[in-house]
Amino acid sequence: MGTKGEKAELRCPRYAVGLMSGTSVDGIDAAVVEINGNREEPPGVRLVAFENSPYPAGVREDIFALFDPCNATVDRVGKMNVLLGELYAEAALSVIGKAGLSAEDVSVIGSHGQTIYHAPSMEPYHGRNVHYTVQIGEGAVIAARTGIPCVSDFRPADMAVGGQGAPLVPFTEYLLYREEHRTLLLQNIGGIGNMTVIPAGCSPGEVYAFDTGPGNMIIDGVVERLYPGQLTMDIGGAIARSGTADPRLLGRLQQEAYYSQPLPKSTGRELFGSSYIDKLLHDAEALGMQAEDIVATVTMLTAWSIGDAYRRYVMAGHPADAMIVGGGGSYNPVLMEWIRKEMAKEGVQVLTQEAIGHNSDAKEAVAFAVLADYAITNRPNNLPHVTGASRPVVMGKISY
Ligand SMILES: Nc1ncnc2c1ncn2[C@@H]1O[C@H](COP(=O)(O)OP(=O)(O)OP(=O)(O)O)[C@@H](O)[C@H]1O
Ligand SMILES: CC(=O)N[C@H]1[C@@H]2OC[C@@H](O2)[C@@H](O)[C@@H]1O[C@H](C)C(=O)O
Repeated sequence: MGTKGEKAELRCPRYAVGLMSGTSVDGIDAAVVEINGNREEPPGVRLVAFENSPYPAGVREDIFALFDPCNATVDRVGKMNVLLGELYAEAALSVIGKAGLSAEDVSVIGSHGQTIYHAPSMEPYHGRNVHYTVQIGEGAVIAARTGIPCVSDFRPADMAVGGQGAPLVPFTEYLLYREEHRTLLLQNIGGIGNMTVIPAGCSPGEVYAFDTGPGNMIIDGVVERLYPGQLTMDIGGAIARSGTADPRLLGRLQQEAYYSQPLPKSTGRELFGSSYIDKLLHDAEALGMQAEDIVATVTMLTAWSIGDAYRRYVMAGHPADAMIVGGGGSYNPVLMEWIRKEMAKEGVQVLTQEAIGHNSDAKEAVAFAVLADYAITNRPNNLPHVTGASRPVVMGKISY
């Protein structure tokens, strides 16, 4: 291990593990990547193994309970922090086995953790301005159980220098997707939707990215309420397909101020979580809407928000050649069809990650493996232009 500022050569190839548990809380994504490349050059990154482990029964519900600050008492957060550390360590060891490697072969684990609160806008507090974000999943536990150094809690370092602490994945998207002659939009549709713009032939400082708004969060939220105990998502978009979007409700939902908020911006469950769903269902009931029409309307809203974001923030400066969609939303064919219609209006072709040979589920886990590879070697890994940070910083806290 080099000391601060030392420009030691990096071992090639080296292996890193990335762990991600996203805002949908649908389990732990774990990836092993092989990394080639030294300090001075963009690394070559190859996915060696990927695994998704669903949370044990009851854990997902207990995580959801922590999204409500009134329920997130210090003891509950503290316990879940350690439990998730244990589960993440198990997921890491399992994917390392799947890759045919042992822990000694792996130089670092990068663990995003579980976001339970994200408050990127500055607020006055005791005479200071503060903004904050909370990801749990104890890195010290992951390091202790696996014997591998673990980098966790990435976002606070970016926020400490004025950034939004999100989105972070564009850093690796730039490294892995940039093309000389095509401007690409990478649209992730997880719980939240986020778009990365990679202009043709760009340098890192020209990449920008932001959260477009809800990804599957509203769709999942209304489906769970309308079909309690039966469904947690609109599998294959079957419900939306059987309904019709209602222009009255759609028009109201499009008024949400987040859509026109200037960049940089990021959002989360604090805005589009359970109180938002309460209000939406109340309005839908007042309009006498059927369940399938509500699901169709929020699916349409999600597709619209992506097209609207492109028109509002991107199209004039960087007309895109293609949009590549990843994340769980790419498995909803109705959502995909409506996004294709939105983007066709602007002449942008829509593809999936799979269509261009990538693994859509693994993308964020791969990103945290690469971000950890930078952190453990003391190299800056944020994109200030994306997050709004005042300067490059090394994000992530290291547990040896
Ligand atoms: N077959 C399917 N049909 C419809 N929707 C699906 C399907 N598979 C996954 N999804 C949607 O994708 C969601 C999970 O997406 P993903 O795993 O990308 O989210 P995440 O990584 O937790 O979120 P984020 O990127 O915001 O942190 C599910 O909650 C569901 O809404
Ligand atoms: C605070 C937080 O967890 N934000 C997530 C969330 O999920 C998608 C979108 O909102 C993105 O901003 C971010 O995650 C990805 C991994 C990112 O930072 O790029």
